[in-house]
Amino acid sequence: MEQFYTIQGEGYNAGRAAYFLRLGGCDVGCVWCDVKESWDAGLHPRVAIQDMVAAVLAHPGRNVVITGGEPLMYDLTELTGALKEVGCQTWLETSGAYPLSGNWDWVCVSPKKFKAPLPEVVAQAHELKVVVFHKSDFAWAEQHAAMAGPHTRLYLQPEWSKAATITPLLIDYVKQHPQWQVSLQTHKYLDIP
Ligand SMILES: C[S@@+](CC[C@H](N)C(=O)[O-])C[C@H]1O[C@@H](n2cnc3c(N)ncnc32)[C@H](O)[C@@H]1O
Ligand SMILES: Nc1nc2[nH]cc(C(=O)O)c2c(=O)[nH]1
Ligand code: SF4
Ligand SMILES: [Mg+2]
Repeated sequence: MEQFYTIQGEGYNAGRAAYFLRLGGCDVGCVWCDVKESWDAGLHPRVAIQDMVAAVLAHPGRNVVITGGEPLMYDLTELTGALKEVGCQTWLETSGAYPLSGNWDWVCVSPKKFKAPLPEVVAQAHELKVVVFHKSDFAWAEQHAAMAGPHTRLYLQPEWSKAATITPLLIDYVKQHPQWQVSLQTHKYLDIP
């Protein structure tokens, strides 16, 4: 759908330069999704893997975030293989609703009530990043943390349109449950892609 070189804004790798490949297509249907224009894959041109790799290599960074849309709607074996071959670090942003494919250095799973993640994908997450839209989402976060591995990093991220009211709740929650960390969408505060 689009590609851009920016700073990873969220989660464990926040602050690091990364080239983003945003793949079109998602049927999860989050009411608050901040990239609804990605949902219909048919609206976006197809791009050859070799052209994506060439675009990455035209930039100094070698961290590549594959996001969407829901990237796991595709078999990502070939794309991640091509990126690894040229020395890239491959980082995934997924809801976990589809089977995991590809070769990853970092897997971020953000579980959604609209289409729950597959337990085996949650189990393979390096990072669980739960968007908090309502206070009931803390229970949803704990339910998925229990399915994750013992070393999975746990993040709570305020839903952007509700950030003013949700962030204070999230701060209190993390102080009471310090296994969790706060993740902010720092790129939105920085006004970068
Ligand atoms: C746009 S999604 C694309 C990748 C994948 N479909 C997913 O949901 O993980 C990228 C990240 O943005 C988060 N996100 C989307 N809309 C958001 C919003 N309004 N506020 C905060 N985070 C949001 C998602 O939860 C996910 O962690
Ligand atoms: N800077 C920046 N960081 C991000 N981290 C995850 C994003 C995404 O939409 O997947 C995202 C994004 O859209 N921009
Ligand atoms: S799964 Fe990701 S891309 Fe799909 S609707 Fe939800 S936030 Fe948007
Ligand atoms: Mg985004």
